Amino acid sequence: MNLIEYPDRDTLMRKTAQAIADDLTIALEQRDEVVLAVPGGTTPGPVFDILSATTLDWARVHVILTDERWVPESDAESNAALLRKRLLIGQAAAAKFTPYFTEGTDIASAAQNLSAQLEPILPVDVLLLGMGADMHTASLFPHAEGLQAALAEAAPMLLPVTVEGQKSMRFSLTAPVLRNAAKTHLLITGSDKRAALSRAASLPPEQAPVQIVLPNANVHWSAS
Ligand SMILES: O=C(O)[C@H](O)[C@@H](O)[C@H](O)[C@H](O)COP(=O)(O)O
Repeated sequence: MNLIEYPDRDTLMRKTAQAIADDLTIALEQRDEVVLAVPGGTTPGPVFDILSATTLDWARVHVILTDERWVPESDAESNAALLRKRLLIGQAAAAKFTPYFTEGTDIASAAQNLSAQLEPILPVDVLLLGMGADMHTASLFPHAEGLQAALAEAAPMLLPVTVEGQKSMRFSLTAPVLRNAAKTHLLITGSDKRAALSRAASLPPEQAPVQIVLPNANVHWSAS
């Protein structure tokens, strides 16, 4: 794990976006199409804003979500809606994007169909993840229904996860996909998440799913 601490949030977001852009540029020199996997949540928006204004051969970048809340894009919880608003605009509007939620399709069938459709594009070239103070990442939450299947070595690319207390089901990239990303960036802020990161290092993935990616992760952190 490579932990980088920044003096403030603006620097954190700028430097994280730059690291992702640099990794994408290198990947684009090596492959015709590259895969960028990004999370939702409240933290990565400023990174998306910067990336969307960054000059890259975005037409050769396939953007996918690390996870989704199982809601239509009209719902405030939708990660796909977040990307369309903050990332897939400006320069990055040329990127290819595959949303996950499909109206009228049950989540288990969607997981099977999208795994079959998207597995050929793997591995993920550049992975951006967030983390909760409970040490979840993507939608792999400790003790969640579906977590064990998502942690399995033979897990398909995408699986549904049910998180106790959350109104919508979750849809997540699984451990093998996250672990096998070529470049991984974990974006976290605040003292609670910094403490959780330290705890995660000594816990098994069942209790700290973020443990899946820590060995290969560049962790970008600021206190604010
Ligand atoms: O759908 C999501 O919410 C994200 O993909 C999720 O994994 C997020 O990265 C963490 O929950 C941290 O969320 P915050 O950035 O809001 O703290």
